Amino acid sequence: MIEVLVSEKLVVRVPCAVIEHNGKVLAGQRSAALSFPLQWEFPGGKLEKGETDEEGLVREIREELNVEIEIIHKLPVTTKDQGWREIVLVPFVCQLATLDITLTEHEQILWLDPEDLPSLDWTEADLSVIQDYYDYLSVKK
Ligand SMILES: Nc1nc2c([nH]c(=O)n2[C@@H]2O[C@H](COP(=O)(O)OP(=O)(O)OP(=O)(O)O)[C@@H](O)[C@H]2O)c(=O)[nH]1
Repeated sequence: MIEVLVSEKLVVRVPCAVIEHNGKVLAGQRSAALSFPLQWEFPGGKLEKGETDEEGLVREIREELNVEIEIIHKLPVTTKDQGWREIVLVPFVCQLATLDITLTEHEQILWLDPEDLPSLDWTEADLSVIQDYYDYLSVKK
């Protein structure tokens, strides 16, 4: 008899922030020492036990950028199969509630006009996030 082992894939929920300020959007470059080195992402990270998406995002942004954010709008969830696990990216449009950013993890950040976002080398899942952000902006107008 042939046995088929169906393994369950690890599903990792990652809230991330599309941070707007003065008409620009913040892009973060991943550290050279992390997975997907030097690619661009929206800051955020994996949830800790018992956290909601919003709580985890506020904590991650505090840890990574040392600022407080106000969450404005939830964008559609995007999934990314990384082989051994599935990333469930949960993006939120946010604004800064405090201004002085100090980087603790990212190589650098850039503030870009929304239309210039695609010029960077984003992690794959973020291309859908950018499209969903454009859809959000077009409805808002
Ligand atoms: N924060 C963030 N993570 C993203 C984005 N897009 C995307 O695929 N990811 C993936 O989601 C995971 C988030 O992990 P993390 O930020 O908590 O920490 P990490 O890079 O050390 O994680 P890892 O080493 O497990 O990959 C990473 O694998 C990252 O590549 C994004 O826009 N923002």
